[in-house]
Amino acid sequence: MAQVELVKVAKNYGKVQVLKPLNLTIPDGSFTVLVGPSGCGKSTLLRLLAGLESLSDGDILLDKQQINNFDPADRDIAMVFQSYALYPHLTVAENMAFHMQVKKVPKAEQQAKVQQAAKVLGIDHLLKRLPKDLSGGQRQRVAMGRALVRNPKVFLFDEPLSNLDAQLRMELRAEIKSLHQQFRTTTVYVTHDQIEAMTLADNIVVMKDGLIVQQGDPLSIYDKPVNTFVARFIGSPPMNLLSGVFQNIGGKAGVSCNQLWFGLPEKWARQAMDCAGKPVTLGLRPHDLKPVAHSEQPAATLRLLEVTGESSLLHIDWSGFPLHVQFAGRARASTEQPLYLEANSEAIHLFDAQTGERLAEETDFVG
Ligand SMILES: Nc1ncnc2c1ncn2[C@@H]1O[C@H](COP(=O)(O)OP(=O)(O)OP(=O)(O)O)[C@@H](O)[C@H]1O
Repeated sequence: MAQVELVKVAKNYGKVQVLKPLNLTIPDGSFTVLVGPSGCGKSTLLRLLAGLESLSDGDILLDKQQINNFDPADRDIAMVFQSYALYPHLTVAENMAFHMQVKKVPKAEQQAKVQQAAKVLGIDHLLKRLPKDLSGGQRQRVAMGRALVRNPKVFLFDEPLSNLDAQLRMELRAEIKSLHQQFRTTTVYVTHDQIEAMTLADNIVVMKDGLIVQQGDPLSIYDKPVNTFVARFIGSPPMNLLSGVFQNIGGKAGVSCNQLWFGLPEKWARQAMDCAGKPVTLGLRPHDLKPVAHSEQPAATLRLLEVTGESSLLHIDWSGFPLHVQFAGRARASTEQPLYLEANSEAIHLFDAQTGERLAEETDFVG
């Protein structure tokens, strides 16, 4: 078992508070991904776990044991860095065995572990090479191998794939996922990449300004972001946000945003009826808008079209709102023709116009 708990953990650099006191439980065997804008404190949190930085306040517990003052080497936590951090003068095998060497593990055991990990990672033919004679992807495999041979209680990954090209990133991402499925070692992973976060994590922690904004499984965060910040941050392209006003038309509850009017489904109806005239922020993911032959809503103007072959991304102006529309297949829209759109009203998100907090749906109160 390897559960990690951060209790009121804070970190300051001089007067700058990089992590505000925060609590976080990283469940045993989970694949936890930390995401958030640049500078929000993800790497700092990881480095505190690794013991590469000291805490300003609070406690870190590994399996209920306080490890605040343990040296990095004694924490049973292995870290993989974006920059690989391999020793240039040591061969692949020596790099992988380095920690075992320090710990005076018998030579035969070292070799067996290196062989085994190298096989798992498909680098067993590279063991005698120096890092300079490896590609970026191979170097990162060596760095992962070096962590793997330690058989640690926790793996930490700090943006391990961001120096690699798209193809390699996809390959190694799948390998990291399958390693986790095989060994179930508790993993904490920092990334900027949306797809990496959504596909690797069973637990996502969204951070902002040194605080945790939301934590949960990827799809529940995607489906129910707690505020407009998370709504825009999780999902790519980001959620469209339109400022509007609750307005009931013909006895039906809805939100009007400039010349547009969006009828609301049952789950919002009562609240919308009660709030008529109040401002609200309406959210729609790009794939919840689709082009249609005709609509009662005013037409949108296409600004830019990006077609990848599998999908189309439309940059549009709809009643003064710059929005994204995305769908599978190839768009035939042109910038000259009016573009009619339909919103999937079941997929509408509503947020408080002032605070940006998600409004509770009626179903949130059930049970
Ligand atoms: N040694 C340091 N001294 C002073 N400030 C630091 C130090 N290390 C980090 N910081 C600051 O702490 C903040 C958080 O940095 P951190 O690297 O944890 O962010 P991050 O979320 O990982 O960002 P990125 O995604 O850009 O890597 C940043 O504002 C950074 O400038």
